[in-house]
Amino acid sequence: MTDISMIEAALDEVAKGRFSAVRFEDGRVSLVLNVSGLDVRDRGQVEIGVKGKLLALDDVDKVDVVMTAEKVQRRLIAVGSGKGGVGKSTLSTNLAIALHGLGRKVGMVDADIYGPSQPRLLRCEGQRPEAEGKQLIPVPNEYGVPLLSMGHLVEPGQAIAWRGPMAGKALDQLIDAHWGGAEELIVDMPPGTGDVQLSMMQNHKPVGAVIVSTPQDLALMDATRAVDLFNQAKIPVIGMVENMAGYECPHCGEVSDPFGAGGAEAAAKSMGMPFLGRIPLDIEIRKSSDGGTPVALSDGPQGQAFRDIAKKLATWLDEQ
Ligand SMILES: Nc1ncnc2c1ncn2[C@@H]1O[C@H](COP(=O)(O)OP(=O)(O)OP(=O)(O)O)[C@@H](O)[C@H]1O
Repeated sequence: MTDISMIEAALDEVAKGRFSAVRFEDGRVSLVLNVSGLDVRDRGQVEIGVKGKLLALDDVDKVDVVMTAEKVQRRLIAVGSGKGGVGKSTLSTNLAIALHGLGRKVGMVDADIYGPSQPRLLRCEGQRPEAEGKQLIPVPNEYGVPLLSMGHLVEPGQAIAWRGPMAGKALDQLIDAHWGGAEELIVDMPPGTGDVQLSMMQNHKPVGAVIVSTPQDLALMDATRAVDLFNQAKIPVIGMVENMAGYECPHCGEVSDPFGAGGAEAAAKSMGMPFLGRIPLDIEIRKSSDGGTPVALSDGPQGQAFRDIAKKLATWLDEQ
């Protein structure tokens, strides 16, 4: 005859540490399943596992499962730049992967309406998010950084020429999605300082922003505008990253500075904000990004540069 201890032993095999309030009466088992931190798919899997296991026991005819989940406190970190092409998406991907490597639960929102590139960078191009009710379910990938991208809402290669309110609504949909256990969302912002950026900040209040710039004056002027925008929205700027600094010639090893050097550090200092680090201009970074194998995973100095910045970001987040 099946009894409650046999039921609990069976539950231990498929849902250890997640079940409580187990009752067994007239062939009917009822229990509470804590599914905190699991995404919709995994929740379904655990429920199927529990029901299958219990219904295989003698005398069990019916299983009622009540699922509960603690609400995850999710924090948004915006990665912004004043202008396009300075490496905002590259930085976002590598930071997310490096944060994941530090054991954090990170998701990625690709809010770049003009050129969503995260599906390629995180090597999950061509996959479409499923939906649960009205909420999208982020696309999983081999890097453990679930992703929702503006690119998921349109056909690949189609230019996105949405007007502000429409883009804003699409972005809300990406952020208010079924993020499961992700506790931190990196938001790869659209370049520039327009309405879409402002309404995102007002509606979703990121905990902080990382600004990326190349070292030359023009890019820095644009970066200053991005900083102003975050200041206006009262979003703390976590710090500035200088990208595409210092090119080391692969033949002779000489370091040259096509876009100048140190500009972002000086700009950060003059604006009284932390400087988070410098990423070299390096063909490996471009190639690995294009190939969907972000450099943050590799041991070399390029990967280390991203990991060092991710550590500073993690420290900042832990101090909040
Ligand atoms: N440090 C670097 N060294 C070499 N190439 C880089 C570096 N950073 C970025 N790139 C390359 O520069 C191009 C632009 O980078 P990325 O797409 O990250 O910029 P972005 O600021 O997100 O641009 P946009 O917002 O306009 O899409 C990409 O081809 C990327 O691989």
